[in-house]
Amino acid sequence: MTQPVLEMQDVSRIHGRGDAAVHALRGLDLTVMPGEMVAVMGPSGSGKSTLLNLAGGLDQATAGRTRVQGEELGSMSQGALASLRRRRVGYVFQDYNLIPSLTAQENVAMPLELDKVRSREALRTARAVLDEVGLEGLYDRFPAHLSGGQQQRVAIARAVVGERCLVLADEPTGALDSETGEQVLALLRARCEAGSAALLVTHEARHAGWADRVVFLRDGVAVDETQRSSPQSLLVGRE
Ligand SMILES: Nc1ncnc2c1ncn2[C@@H]1O[C@H](COP(=O)(O)OP(=O)(O)OP(=O)(O)O)[C@@H](O)[C@H]1O
Repeated sequence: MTQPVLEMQDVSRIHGRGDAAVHALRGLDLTVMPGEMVAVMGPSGSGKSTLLNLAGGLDQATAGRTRVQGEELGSMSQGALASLRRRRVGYVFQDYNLIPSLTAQENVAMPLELDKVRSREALRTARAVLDEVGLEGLYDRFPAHLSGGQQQRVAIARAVVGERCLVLADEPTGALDSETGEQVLALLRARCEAGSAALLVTHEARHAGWADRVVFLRDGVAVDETQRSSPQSLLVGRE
């Protein structure tokens, strides 16, 4: 039986205490299989970023279990969690988060080098991934000399380099024009076709149309899931 990439069971996250407590997620269940792309939608403050942070081990749940490739994050040491974030989970953010003083290939090679891969080999691997995302020839450009779409491609290359099984993308197209945004989503989709899984936070139903499923959050609760086979249902009654 194929193992899920991500399994969240009855996961809750409360920020703060007492009167100031905010229930960011309440009893969330979510399973993502290899190859699946799942979109997460919902109003501002509904818990989308909290969900991504918990799935990637950047934040800890107040209750419930989160497993990545069968390993429960709550019982991992800090060192094991850091290793999981370097090797198995990749992040793509709206504002790219590239290091300005590193070239495109150095940015992509960084997670490998942190993981003690030798520099030459890390750079070779980085160039191969940059080729995959259509940036051949731009290896030595600094982020300031790349367009927004190119920077986001570098960020995607960095998020998938190595053996990553799960890509977490928080509004990765937010700063891009619509055509470039679609290209970025096509890249994420291609990574999923190649066997990774992705969780994509988006406000746009059109972008969620790239996903196999859509999870709608409201006040920290998953209120609906829509299959890709009926993309119109995303638009009817939701817009
Ligand atoms: N560190 C924190 N401390 C206190 N409250 C927090 C913290 N992080 C998030 N929250 C609260 O938890 C709730 C969910 O936040 P979250 O950022 O997950 O929502 P979101 O759906 O991603 O919102 P947006 O679309 O605006 O980014 C919100 O009410 C938010 O104010």
